[in-house]
Amino acid sequence: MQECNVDIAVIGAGTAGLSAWQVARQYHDRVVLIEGGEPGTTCARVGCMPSKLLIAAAESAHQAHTAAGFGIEIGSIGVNGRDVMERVRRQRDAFVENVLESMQRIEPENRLSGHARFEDPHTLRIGNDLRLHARAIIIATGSRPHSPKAFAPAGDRLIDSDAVFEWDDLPESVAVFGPGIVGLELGQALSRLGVRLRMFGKSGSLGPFQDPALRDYAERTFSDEFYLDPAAQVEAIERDGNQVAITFLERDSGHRLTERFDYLLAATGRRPNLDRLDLHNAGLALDDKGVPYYNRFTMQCRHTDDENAGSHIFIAGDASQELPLLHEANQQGRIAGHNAGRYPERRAGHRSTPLSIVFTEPQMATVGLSRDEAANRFGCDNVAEGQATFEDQGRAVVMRQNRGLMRLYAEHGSGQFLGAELFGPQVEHIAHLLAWALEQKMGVERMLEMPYYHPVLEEGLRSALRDLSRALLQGPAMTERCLEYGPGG
Ligand SMILES: Cc1cc2nc3c(=O)[nH]c(=O)nc-3n(C[C@H](O)[C@H](O)[C@H](O)COP(=O)(O)OP(=O)(O)OC[C@H]3O[C@@H](n4cnc5c(N)ncnc54)[C@H](O)[C@@H]3O)c2cc1C
Ligand SMILES: NC(=O)c1ccc[n+]([C@@H]2O[C@H](COP(=O)([O-])OP(=O)(O)OC[C@H]3O[C@@H](n4cnc5c(N)ncnc54)[C@H](O)[C@@H]3O)[C@@H](O)[C@H]2O)c1
Repeated sequence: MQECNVDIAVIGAGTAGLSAWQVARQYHDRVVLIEGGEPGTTCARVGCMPSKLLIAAAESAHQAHTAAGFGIEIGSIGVNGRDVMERVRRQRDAFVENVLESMQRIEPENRLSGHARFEDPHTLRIGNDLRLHARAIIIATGSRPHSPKAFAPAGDRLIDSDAVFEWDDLPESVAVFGPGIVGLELGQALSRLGVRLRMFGKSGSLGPFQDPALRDYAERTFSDEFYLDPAAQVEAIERDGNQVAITFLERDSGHRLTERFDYLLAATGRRPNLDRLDLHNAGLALDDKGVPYYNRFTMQCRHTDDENAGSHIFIAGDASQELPLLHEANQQGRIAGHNAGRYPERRAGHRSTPLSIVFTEPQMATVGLSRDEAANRFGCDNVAEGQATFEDQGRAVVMRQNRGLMRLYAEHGSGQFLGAELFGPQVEHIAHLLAWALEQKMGVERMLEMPYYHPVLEEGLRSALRDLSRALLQGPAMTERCLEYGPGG
């Protein structure tokens, strides 16, 4: 067994691990990055990037199919599944290659391949041949798809999101289980590319929305496009030849149907890769799901023996299960990298405003506090709500994308903006404006003083802010939008 002493060990070469490594390396020479699976990051290989490539192809098909609404005749439209998947994989490989090239710049002695697990709080076993002693350790092991045991009868027709991006061709049909973020993004894209699709949920939840008004609006909108039952009654999942047969009660009719699909796509959530780390040897306090307790501003884990004592072990990215998003993995990785580098000294890092965007069409986004979080923090009576739809919003009408709703929350008295849930065309941009406003701790009145061009989708935001200002008793309701702001403003 080879033994080796290093300053810092980073477990996992994903987005969190790479950013942690880069920062920690500024403090010490021996900072090793350990990757036990396929290098290239979840984001580039099987996450953000390939999913957006598939969605981009679907948007293109959708635009062609709906061009007649503008008086544009396109004739017959074909989707060549092989070409679609070939582009997804080719561009995906290019993104992965970029990551691998960056990793080549890490000194070879600071790069290790092999699965890491704890032997004691300072010792990691890498594969079978190497024992590594580290002064500080960063856990950045990411997450993996999780599916319930009930799906097992589907056999090799049961797939997860990772497998979708390996397809050579588009299948004829897919049953998507889980109308969460992955399920909605991939499900809508597949449907727009001509795949026969049904989407089944369990608890009634839909994507990231917590505000019932947004959830219901989104449910109605997606249901116009593909079969969606967020609280489905599925009675049986069976293998039938090369297909999977699903017996369920049809949403509106209540009829019992058995339908066959090429695949069952499980999009039922992800679990942190913590279960094969032998964390019981790491001396950490763990919650009931086996995730270490940690301080979200230092990313420092807690010792078992003293609840208040910080350990030399830090955590970052999906492994922490806090907000499994790319920019969070990056930010958490940087904070963990700095504090592992400085250990035992620590500093609180900046955690930015929560921001999540789902690349469906219409897009879904959440910013800052949800309605319930705001009510819990400030009390129900102290939270004002404002809203606006995109149905008659000028620019959205122009683009034939006039579906959606925005709901904004603010604190009575101070007029402080607190958070929002958005469903509408390209709300990724409005979501950023709102997140930046929250970072600046802006009040609703100040947000209304910002410039609004015409005709843009952001004018819809102004309408929602005006409604919020009215609810805060800070300003009058908007009654004559055209007179005040111009047509469609
Ligand atoms: C389909 C899909 C679409 C997504 N789209 C978006 C999006 O549009 N925007 C967004 O912000 N986020 C998106 N995400 C989420 C985003 O991809 C993740 O939050 C992010 O990639 C997590 O990075 P990470 O560094 O924590 O984990 P990873 O990139 O998964 O890195 C963890 C690494 O640790 C390695 N590892 C695990 N255990 C060990 C061990 N014991 N020893 C050694 N190595 C180990 C793994 O092999 C892996 O390489 C998407 C996710 C999915 C699945
Ligand atoms: N655009 C983005 O930023 C983006 C895109 C994809 C993924 N992600 C990240 O990945 C994470 C994981 O996404 P996800 O969609 O896998 O998880 P999720 O938690 O968002 O959704 C899981 C869904 O599956 C449902 N479900 C659970 N068990 C079920 C069952 N037995 N049958 C039917 N439905 C069931 C849940 O009710 C929920 O709606 C997200 O939280 C997000 O942070 C982000």
